[in-house]
Amino acid sequence: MTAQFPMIRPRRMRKDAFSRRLMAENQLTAADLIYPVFVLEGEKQRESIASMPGVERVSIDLLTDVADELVELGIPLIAIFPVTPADVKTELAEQAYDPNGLAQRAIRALKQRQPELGVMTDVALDPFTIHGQDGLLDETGYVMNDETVEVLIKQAVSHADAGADIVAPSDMMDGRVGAIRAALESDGHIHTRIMAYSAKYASSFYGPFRDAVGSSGNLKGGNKYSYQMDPANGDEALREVALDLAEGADMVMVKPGMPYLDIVHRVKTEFKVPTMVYQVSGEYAMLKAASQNGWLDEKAVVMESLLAFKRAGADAILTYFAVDVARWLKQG
Ligand SMILES: NCc1[nH]cc(CCC(=O)O)c1CC(=O)O
Ligand SMILES: [Mg+2]
Repeated sequence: MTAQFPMIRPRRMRKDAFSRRLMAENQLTAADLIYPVFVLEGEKQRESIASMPGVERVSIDLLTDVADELVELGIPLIAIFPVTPADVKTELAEQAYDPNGLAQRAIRALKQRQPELGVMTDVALDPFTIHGQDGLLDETGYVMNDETVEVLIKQAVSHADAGADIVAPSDMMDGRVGAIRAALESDGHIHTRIMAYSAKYASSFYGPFRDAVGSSGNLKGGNKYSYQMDPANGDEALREVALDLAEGADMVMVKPGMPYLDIVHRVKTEFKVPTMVYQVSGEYAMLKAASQNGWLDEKAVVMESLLAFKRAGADAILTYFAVDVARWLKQG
């Protein structure tokens, strides 16, 4: 005999705040947050981004103030994205591995200011190529895999040399995780973690990010379909994750976030490894625009979206809302 209504009333547990809190299966904390920041050349530079209201690009001196705030709020990790001036972009992306490049200087400044704040870097060539693609092009405009990986290795090692705690290849070249891991090991960087953007989709939700780093106007070919994944696919994501783990990734990532919760869940269920998710620029823009119009309650929808990532299985979330969220969590 199975119990039924009226003995069974699921609403009993939902009636009061204490019992709702008691049975909550998931919880969001500041330790779940990773804050992406766009970094500018110069001093005391602060620029807003039209398609990401509330997000600013900042120069390194102001970036270190951000680091203080993150530590104060209990956010474990900052992810930096250099905004490369157009005049240093090249076909071969040499700036990507310049020991005195913007990213490398930012890493050193951050580690000096706040040694306990984790610093993560993006490993991909799009901020440094004239054409805005993540790798080197052949004469037909195809992004060459193996030649690109050679440059990514140099970029990742230069980040580790500068003190990066985590390098995050976001380029989707084949074999890059293994190649970067081998280079880090042979250079003595045995503690440098790799967060692989393993299931990175060719998404139109990256539009505002490309505005932020100034790579949208110059994106030759207009898309990244020959290396980022087709949104139609799920099994392919599991294969990419399996490969990156076999090649030495410490953590994997699914990107974008909200439209890909099924992928987050499948990855976590299948592999049981640290699984990160990126609430990307277009997701930020949607939530922000609707909130600014008074159509959505910003705090409520942002908190709900992040809790949903936790429920799907994410261990941490890259989000442009990280600082706001940590403040809200602190207020209780
Ligand atoms: N390879 C660069 C990179 N790293 C993170 C993002 C997107 C992040 C966002 O939209 O917030 C991108 C853009 C892209 O692949 O075109
Ligand atoms: Mg891959």
